[in-house]
Amino acid sequence: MGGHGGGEEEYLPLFETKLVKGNVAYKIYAITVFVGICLIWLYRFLHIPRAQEPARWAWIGMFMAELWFGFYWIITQSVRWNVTRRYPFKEKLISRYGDKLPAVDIFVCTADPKIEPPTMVISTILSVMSYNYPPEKLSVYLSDDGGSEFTFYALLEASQFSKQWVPFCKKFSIEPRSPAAYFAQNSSPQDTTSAQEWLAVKKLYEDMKCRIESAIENGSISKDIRDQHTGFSEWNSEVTKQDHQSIVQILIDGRTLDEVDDDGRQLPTLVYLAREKRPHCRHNFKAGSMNALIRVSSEISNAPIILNLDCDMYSNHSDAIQEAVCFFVDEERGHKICYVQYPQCFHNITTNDIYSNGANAVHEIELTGIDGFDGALYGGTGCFHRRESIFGGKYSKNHRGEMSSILFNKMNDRTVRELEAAAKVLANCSYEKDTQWGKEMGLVYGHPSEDIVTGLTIQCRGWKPVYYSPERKAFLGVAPITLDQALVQYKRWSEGLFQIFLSKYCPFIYAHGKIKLGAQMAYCVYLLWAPNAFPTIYYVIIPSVCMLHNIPLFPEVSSLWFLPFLYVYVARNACSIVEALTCGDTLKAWWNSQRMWLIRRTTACAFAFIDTITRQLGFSQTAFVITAKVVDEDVLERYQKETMEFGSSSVMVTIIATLAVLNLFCFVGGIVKIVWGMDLNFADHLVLQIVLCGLVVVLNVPVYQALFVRHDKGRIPSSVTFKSVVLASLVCLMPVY
Ligand SMILES: O=c1ccn([C@@H]2O[C@H](COP(=O)(O)OP(=O)(O)O[C@H]3O[C@H](CO)[C@@H](O)[C@H](O)[C@H]3O)[C@@H](O)[C@H]2O)c(=O)[nH]1
Ligand SMILES: [Mn+2]
Repeated sequence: MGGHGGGEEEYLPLFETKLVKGNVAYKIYAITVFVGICLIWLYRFLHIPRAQEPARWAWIGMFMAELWFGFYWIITQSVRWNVTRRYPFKEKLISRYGDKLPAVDIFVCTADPKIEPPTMVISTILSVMSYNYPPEKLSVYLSDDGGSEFTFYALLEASQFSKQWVPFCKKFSIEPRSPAAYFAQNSSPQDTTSAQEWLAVKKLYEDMKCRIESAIENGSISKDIRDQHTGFSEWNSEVTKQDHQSIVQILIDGRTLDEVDDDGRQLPTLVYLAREKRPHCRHNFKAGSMNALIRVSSEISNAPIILNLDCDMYSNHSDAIQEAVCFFVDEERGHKICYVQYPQCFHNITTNDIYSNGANAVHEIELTGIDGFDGALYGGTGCFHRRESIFGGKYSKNHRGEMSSILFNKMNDRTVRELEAAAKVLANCSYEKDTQWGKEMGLVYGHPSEDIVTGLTIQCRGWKPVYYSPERKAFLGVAPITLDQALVQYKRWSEGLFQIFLSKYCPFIYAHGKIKLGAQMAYCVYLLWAPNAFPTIYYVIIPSVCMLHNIPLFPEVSSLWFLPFLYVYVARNACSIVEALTCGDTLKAWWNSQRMWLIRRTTACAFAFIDTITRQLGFSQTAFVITAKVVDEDVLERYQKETMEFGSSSVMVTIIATLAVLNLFCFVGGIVKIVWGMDLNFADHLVLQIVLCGLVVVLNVPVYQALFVRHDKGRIPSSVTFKSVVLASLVCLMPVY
């Protein structure tokens, strides 16, 4: 405060942005690697075998693969060049804004009661209902694309239970506020009076869970329960997941004081939404559901800020809203900000993260690096949006200060029934016809990675996003726990991302002149996951097979050209180990991530590439395979022991097995040949190939175990073992040109 005598208040920012230390050292390192890459290219170029010489095409292939890897490496420098961090000051927010804080609408999306159990969904809902934020400013919306009355019933139960849960959370300041996560992590407190209360709430929670689960098990909802709420009348024998009218039910009306918690305080508004679904009408998956939520909420609460979450992502920090709001209401820079994205973290990651889901280095380095170029990605969940920018608005300087105190309850005096009726219309299939929804407004349609493309369009309308990774994780979700699921998810991502690259939204064209070049490049680090497949497949097949045939593809150890290969390889991996360790991974987790990197690129990325091309040619349509969030006990146990779960005879598993067996054959065969012939001179020429092939073999140890040693259900089926041995043998016999 104080000002300059004129009564003007001194400006104290509500958040800060800082460049991470070590930036110069990194840049020097990157330049040396770049020189190494150029030397490798030069070596390849100067040594291309002449027309009649052996292995000319194999050599040219190596050159192309290395050109791609080098080019991709250059692109990835964008996400390391400018790593910045954000620091919000929530104490200042409270003292400055008091009861003028903006209202927040929270969207939770679910799509299938079988693989996203309603009990999990309502734990997420309860966690966001109990934020440390004035409840009269919060409205929680559940979008149920499964259109399931079990989900509706679960939400109804949650609305009742919230009356005890919310005051309990606030009284004891507990974390996390998802009842499932909280009771799984904590035992009852020592002192007797609180212990009693604790046990009572736990019992209420468990009874509720039991009622929901038994209704699901019975496959129907009893008449007693149906009589509790008129909303059940929406479900009749004709309602199916793919075919039903819009359903909007306001379960808690936060405007009135009729619905209060056990301490007599107001509760957040709670709304159930199942948008209309018709077989002939495209529903556009999650993007469609988000757009329906944006419209329905604008009719009911119309908060200026929206938090969007997947149904498995519970709130792990009850102050997260306050921190996010700091960015939006900062007097100097807040009006430019469109969204605040939090990292997508998971609560079920094991110590050494076998499927490399944790992606700590991606969260702490790459995504903060993109933010350094004002290009933070929208990741689909754990993201706070400015309603205006996600709605389709362009940034303009004149918007300053509009955010502060929009309070819907003062403006909206319609009854609950009137609101529901008005909202239903907005959730109908026909509503979007001939509108800009899915194009210029809301989330963009037609891409399985609707989040990334939407983020890009928002930035191109002039807004600035923020990436914020707080010390205490703000949201925690469920990571896939079988290899199959992990790869299906990765395939959807790579496919969706590559599709963006090939569409009119390609950052180098669409975003040219609108966002920084560094940000355009950073987008491409992800958009180009899929094309990594082929150079990688080439690199794990050809050098190994050539080694078996005694054909050198790399310089010999005694040559000076050997050095750039050695340097680039060692420097790259050393850097990636340092990154992983500083971001909190174990060394073994880093090693596991290398295996997953190989598996993802040779399977998920390859399929993503092929499917994107066939889609582009019009042979197939966009799909969205939902990641399962439940598994059997058996599978869970193996996951906790960090044993890889193959367990299927899918094409992906066959490819993984074949590549592993092929390299084993080549490695053993190659070594035997060298030892047999005692030709050390030749060994000198093949050192790098032996090392490369040997590394692939060591990386694949868990695959060999699953092929030849294990007996559990997660092993690789013997039909696949057979196929992979035959295929690998055929490849070994293949002549090289
Ligand atoms: O038709 C659909 C399909 C999915 N969902 C919801 O979308 C969310 C994400 O689906 P999930 O199968 O869990 O995908 P993930 O791979 O975990 O999702 C990541 O990647 C998606 C894009 O591929 C983003 O939409 C997500 O926000 C992001 O978390 C879930 O809450 C689903 O209920 C719908 O609402 N409607
Ligand atoms: Mn998910």
